[in-house]
Amino acid sequence: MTDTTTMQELAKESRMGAMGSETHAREIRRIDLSNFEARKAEITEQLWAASVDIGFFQVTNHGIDLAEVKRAFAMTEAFFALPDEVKARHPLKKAFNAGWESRAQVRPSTGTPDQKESYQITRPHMEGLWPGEAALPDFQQTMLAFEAQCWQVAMRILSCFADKLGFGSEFFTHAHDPAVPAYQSTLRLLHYFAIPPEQRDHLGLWRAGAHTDFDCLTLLFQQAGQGGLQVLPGKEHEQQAWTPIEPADDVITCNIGDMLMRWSDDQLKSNFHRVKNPRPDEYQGARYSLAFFAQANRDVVIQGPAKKYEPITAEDYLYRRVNANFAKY
Ligand SMILES: O=C(O)CCC(=O)C(=O)O
Ligand SMILES: [Fe+2]
Repeated sequence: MTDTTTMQELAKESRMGAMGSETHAREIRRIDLSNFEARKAEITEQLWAASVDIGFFQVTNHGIDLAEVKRAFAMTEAFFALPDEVKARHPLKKAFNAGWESRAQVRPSTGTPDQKESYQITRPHMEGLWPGEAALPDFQQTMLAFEAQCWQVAMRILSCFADKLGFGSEFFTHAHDPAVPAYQSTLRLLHYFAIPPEQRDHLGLWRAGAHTDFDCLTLLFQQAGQGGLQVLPGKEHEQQAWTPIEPADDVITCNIGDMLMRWSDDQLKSNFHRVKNPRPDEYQGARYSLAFFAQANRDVVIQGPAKKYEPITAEDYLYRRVNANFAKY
């Protein structure tokens, strides 16, 4: 990406902070992944159709047991319940997207910090960042096992896109090899703070300001009753009519990120999304979510089949995007 393109993207993002309206007119498709190998051709068409259009879809029968998703959420709540002084011993290493931050992510769209804390797990860079068995038994092992399961699901979905792009089924699996130090896919645990009573009418703050993701593919796990995620397809961004994505415990909400949009010569759409603060009549409690970001290994060169953009390594690509998003660290 040229610097001009980066600046244009950021300028577009900075126009996205307004409240806008809500529309249910767009469909967030549900795609059944059961019997994946036998049904791959059909699943591929469904994934592709949803991704060239809205860039968001939900998958069912994805292969991760609900009990394991619930266990990952329980561990996430336990982690964030640790005192801030303890979490602060494991601060975010920005260059490696690993560790803990609180109210530190300022989106260009809003200029205010997201009302959240997050903890990022990026396998090769976790030294000194685990809370330890004494503080949180089984946390490390549970979250690493969950990360591996997310990786499996993400690679299945990406193999469908690889087929369509003419790259060969295993192309993205090699590009996201978890066994090497260049691996940079991340599992992000998110805790959006409960709204204090005095802030109920405060509409100027966002749990997560409008943004696109930097990665290839994001898998989002959300819990029923903890809504707030909204999407706005780029081609319709002038209207500012956002579509809510309803959480459900047994689906994974997936979205295309900027890296795969570039890799597909803009065929697959990375779209703006955000997490709004609840309205005064909505649930004011805490919201937890889990996001797995499949981002190609640092040394992998990104270029689409039609060579619309010049080649760039995944490392250079992410460096430019991450730096625009954090005020401190
Ligand atoms: O928590 C969510 O539902 C969305 C999180 C998100 O968009 C992100 O972390 O990039
Ligand atoms: Fe996101």
